[in-house]
Amino acid sequence: MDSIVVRGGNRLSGTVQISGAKNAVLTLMPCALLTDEGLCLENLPRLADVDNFMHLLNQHGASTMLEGGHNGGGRKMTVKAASIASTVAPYDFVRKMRASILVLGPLVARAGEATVSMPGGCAIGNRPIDLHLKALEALGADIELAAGYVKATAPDGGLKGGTISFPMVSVGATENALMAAVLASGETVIENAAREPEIVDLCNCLVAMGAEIEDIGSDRLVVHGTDRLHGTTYSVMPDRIEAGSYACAAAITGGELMLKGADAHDMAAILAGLRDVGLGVQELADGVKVSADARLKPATISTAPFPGFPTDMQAQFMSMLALADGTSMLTETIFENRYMHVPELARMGADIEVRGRTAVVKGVDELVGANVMATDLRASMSLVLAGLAARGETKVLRVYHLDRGYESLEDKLSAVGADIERVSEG
Ligand SMILES: CC(=O)N[C@H]1[C@@H](OP(=O)(O)OP(=O)(O)OC[C@H]2O[C@@H](n3ccc(=O)[nH]c3=O)[C@H](O)[C@@H]2O)O[C@H](CO)[C@@H](O)[C@@H]1O
Ligand SMILES: C=C(OP(=O)(O)O)C(=O)O
Repeated sequence: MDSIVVRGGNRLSGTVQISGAKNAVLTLMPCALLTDEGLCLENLPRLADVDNFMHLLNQHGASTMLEGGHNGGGRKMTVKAASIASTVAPYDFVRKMRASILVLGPLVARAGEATVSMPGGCAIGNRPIDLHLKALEALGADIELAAGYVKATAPDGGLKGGTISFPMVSVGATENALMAAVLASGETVIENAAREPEIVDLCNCLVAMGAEIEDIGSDRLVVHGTDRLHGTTYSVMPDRIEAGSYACAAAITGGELMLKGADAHDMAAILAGLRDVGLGVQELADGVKVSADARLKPATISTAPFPGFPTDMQAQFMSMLALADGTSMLTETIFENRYMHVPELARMGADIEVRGRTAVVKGVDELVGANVMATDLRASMSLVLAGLAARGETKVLRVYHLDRGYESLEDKLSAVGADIERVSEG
């Protein structure tokens, strides 16, 4: 199994090209199931999750064609689901990638039924799907749970528009609701919808496929269902979490990076957090430039649905604040267990105490390299970041988590001066 070895202490400087967003592409790919025409996704990131989703779509009967070179910008995929060969998303796919649940809405809308393995919990928390199911029920679907699978069946004549009122903000449930509602008959109102930029990307792609959605970007979406959607070509938005992660890399090494292609508009809460810790942030037409020239300042940050501070940046900020000049408070409100990186950072010399949902991070003067292991994607990135600043060598094990969400991580970091390599062991 591969690991990433980082020898810390190098100041990073240069340009990092930001890839297409993982959390957008994984909701754009299932849109292909909504039409018998081809959906071409440009700016496709090179990620293990994209490959896994491609295999899942193949399994449902879609053909997929990949084109283009190494860096996201030139890579694209055309998915064509001329017909649906299978409406079952088996356990083996879902266990590798939670986003598989996003085939539920499109399959039941297009084929009248879908049987999807229940995703279950994962390292960051419980992650139930009750809101996804309630949303489909509101459109008339009948839901059955059996043997670890959820089966959704549309009534005769297909799904019917309805009112979906979410008791809490859910990104995934809003995505499934949208993808089901676009092919339902009549009007659907989604209240308390998630407003994440990836939801806006999904809406824009659906509109490009012929869907009618009002008030995109708001927490109340109105969808006018249509009988048929068509193919289109759509470019995946830049990854705001990847960009934020590289900004933390600049901060933690006292460096300066141009995050080319990053969209400052989608990153307001992340950029505010970076400015709070003392990073210089310039919002430019072609990206965001960040520079650190003094010791980082402590901060108080709480995760929240968009436009709040994203849970997917909490672990990376924690590594940065572990070296700040004072005590920071980080509160995780989305997932109950998203602190798996804390004991690993402690092994590198960080002083962090978790009190309920809040981590109290006392800045230390230095971190020291160690062998570390993470159980999820952003936690893994937080350990790479800590390794970039630590004295000596850090070995991050279980690299497959990073490969799910960061395209060419070690290439991008070495190109801006990091001493980092991937090593394969048996
Ligand atoms: C609001 C939010 O920040 N969502 C994050 C969540 O999206 P993801 O779509 O995975 O999760 P949700 O947005 O659905 O979850 C938000 C909250 O709602 C709860 N919930 C969700 C669905 C459901 O049916 N029942 C239920 O109770 C979850 O346990 C969680 O506490 O993780 C992704 C991966 O880290 C992030 O990119 C998203 O930004
Ligand atoms: C946890 C994440 O993703 P996933 O929901 O795919 O596990 C993430 O993007 O940080």
